[in-house]
Amino acid sequence: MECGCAASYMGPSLANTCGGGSFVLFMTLLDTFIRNRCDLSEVCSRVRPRIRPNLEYDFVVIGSGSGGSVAAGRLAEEKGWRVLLLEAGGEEPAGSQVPAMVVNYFGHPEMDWGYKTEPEPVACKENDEKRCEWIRGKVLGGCSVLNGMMYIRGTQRDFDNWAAAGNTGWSYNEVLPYFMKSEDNQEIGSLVDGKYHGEGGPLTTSRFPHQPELAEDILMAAQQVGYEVSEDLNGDRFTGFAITQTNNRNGTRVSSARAFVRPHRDNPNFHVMLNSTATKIMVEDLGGGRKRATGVKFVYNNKEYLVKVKNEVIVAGGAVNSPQLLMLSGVGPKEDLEKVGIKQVHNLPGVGKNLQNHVTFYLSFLMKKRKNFNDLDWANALEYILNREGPMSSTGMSQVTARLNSKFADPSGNNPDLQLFFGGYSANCASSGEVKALADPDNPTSPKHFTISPVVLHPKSVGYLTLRSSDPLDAPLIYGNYLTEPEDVATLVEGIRVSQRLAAAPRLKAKYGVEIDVESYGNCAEIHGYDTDDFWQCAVKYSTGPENHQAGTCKMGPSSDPKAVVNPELLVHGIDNIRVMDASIMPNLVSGNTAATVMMIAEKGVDMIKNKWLPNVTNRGSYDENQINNHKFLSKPFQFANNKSPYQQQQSEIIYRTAKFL
Ligand SMILES: Cc1cc2nc3c(=O)[nH]c(=O)nc-3n(C[C@H](O)[C@H](O)[C@H](O)COP(=O)(O)OP(=O)(O)OC[C@H]3O[C@@H](n4cnc5c(N)ncnc54)[C@H](O)[C@@H]3O)c2cc1C
Repeated sequence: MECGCAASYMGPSLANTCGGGSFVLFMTLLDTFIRNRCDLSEVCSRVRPRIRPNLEYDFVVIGSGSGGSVAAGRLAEEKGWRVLLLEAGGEEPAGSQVPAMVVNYFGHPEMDWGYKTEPEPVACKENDEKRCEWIRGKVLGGCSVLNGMMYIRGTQRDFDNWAAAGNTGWSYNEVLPYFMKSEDNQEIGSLVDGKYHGEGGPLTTSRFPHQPELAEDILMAAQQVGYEVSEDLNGDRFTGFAITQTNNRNGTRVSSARAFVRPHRDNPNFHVMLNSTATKIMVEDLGGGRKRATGVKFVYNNKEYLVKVKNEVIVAGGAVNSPQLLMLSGVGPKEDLEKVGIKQVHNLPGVGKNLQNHVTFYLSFLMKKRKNFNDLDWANALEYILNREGPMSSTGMSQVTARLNSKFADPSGNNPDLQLFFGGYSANCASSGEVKALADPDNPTSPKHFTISPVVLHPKSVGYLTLRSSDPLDAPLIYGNYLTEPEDVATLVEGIRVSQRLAAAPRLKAKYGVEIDVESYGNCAEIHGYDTDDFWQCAVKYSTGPENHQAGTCKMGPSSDPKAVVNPELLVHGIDNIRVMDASIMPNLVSGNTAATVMMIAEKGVDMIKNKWLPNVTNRGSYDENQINNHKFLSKPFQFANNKSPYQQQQSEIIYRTAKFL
């Protein structure tokens, strides 16, 4: 590597991410090229992780996903603050910087928590034991390293509803400045209006450099069947079809870690510990009804550490791990803690409840007039490596979306209840790299296909999660409860009808010969007859698509709300200095993908921290490096359940997925 710095381990290679076998040689070569492009892998500007923490920090941030990266980076801006960021996973690989490789690391044991729900009462019937599968990033950057990069905010109505529920300060007009604060939007004045977008922030937003021809044709087809096309679903109107803005800079992924954490790598007061899993927040009873966090325990390299916290702990482990960590720390519903033998420190019945997630269904369409050529070959690999252009610089059809009002939506038109996602034209795997190689050589006449997935934006079905055991490294028990409310099933079926109407538009019929790929979904066709509403109701329960937008498990709300976990300042009710800043605080899921909203939450959260603490830090001295060698805390071996580390436990379950990534 000739980047002018020593190369450190940058996470797993692309070599085996296409299922091994004949793919390995081409994918290994491609990975080598990508790693050696210094501007792409950013090898010299990666964080320098610590191998030991200091004794005490002013702030400890737990988790470096969309929320935690923003929180840590913004706190690190204050040079006098000693900040520790703990992340359970490792560095993000060079390969995941390439937009087209978005699906390659799904299920990878080094990068994905690989959660599964408990057997579902109604949904995911085709899966083993009816468990829905969840992709969740376990890597510096969290889900922003695995996600589809779409930059979509919630609607005005979403945030005004949050405020109306007693969350003072969270109306649309009050949160808009925090969305804009993050942004370095590349399209102001051309495609979007500066009234709604920011410039000069850490997070680049722009369209991908490349769109497949079909993307433009979908927009044309949408107009043919009566929908509007929008340049900006985050502007003054929230509905319509669009090619979305994404978090990409010149055709490379901008994860939240890349945008917010890496720029502070040279700040001596900012420490990052990778492969470090927080296991408990120590909470002290101050008497008089007041409690405060005094430290954080975590496991690194099979040893347990405890660091003291002077000011605040910021929990940002995501919608699964944040409630889990609170419960492990004795903060949660009494009966749930008792069941696994954890002593309650503070009663909060809402922890782990209110689990919300969008739900979808994947419809596959054949393009009878298009041959099924592979989308990745040497020619477009070269185009990408040299110029950051071509199919590898985008996620293919996934950059197209629509936010729509179904016939069940609020008649005001201001609260869209459906989103459409698309899939296909993904340049993510090849075995030979040969140009015009067939994607499926065993079926040379099979046509190319794409997917449309309608998404229910305001699901009524709500789940919950709770501890499986008192072992902090055990996955929690997750009850998704997808589609348990009939209204969700009806909206999803309506979404299927919208998708069918779109696919039948003259533009798609004439140019591509689009036809639905007929499937029977278990015995649904046999029982109900193909394409009846009953058939689709059966199909969505059989082949359910749990989205990747889990939220709500540490719900924000006023103290009058018995289910609220944090107050509108994001402080855990009843504890002076633990804030939560991730998807778990959403009282209600927003109408769209969730990453932009999570980053906004953390921007606003850190602003509240700065308002509270900044006057006290002006004379603080800098970090004492000598303390590092005097660490006398619990650096004792940690006993993993079954004597296996989480990495070893997951290795037997590598699942590579292909379509489910928005
Ligand atoms: C496959 C996929 C595609 C998606 N596509 C899009 C999209 O295109 N656009 C969009 O807006 N949204 C998308 N999303 C959703 C979006 O990425 C998430 O909602 C968002 O990133 C969640 O941010 P978070 O901070 O809440 O949690 P996460 O990003 O999950 O971050 C949590 C972090 O905390 C770490 N952690 C957890 N527990 C501990 C612990 N005990 N100690 C230390 N560290 C811990 C985790 O390893 C992780 O890095 C997608 C998500 C997925 C999974």
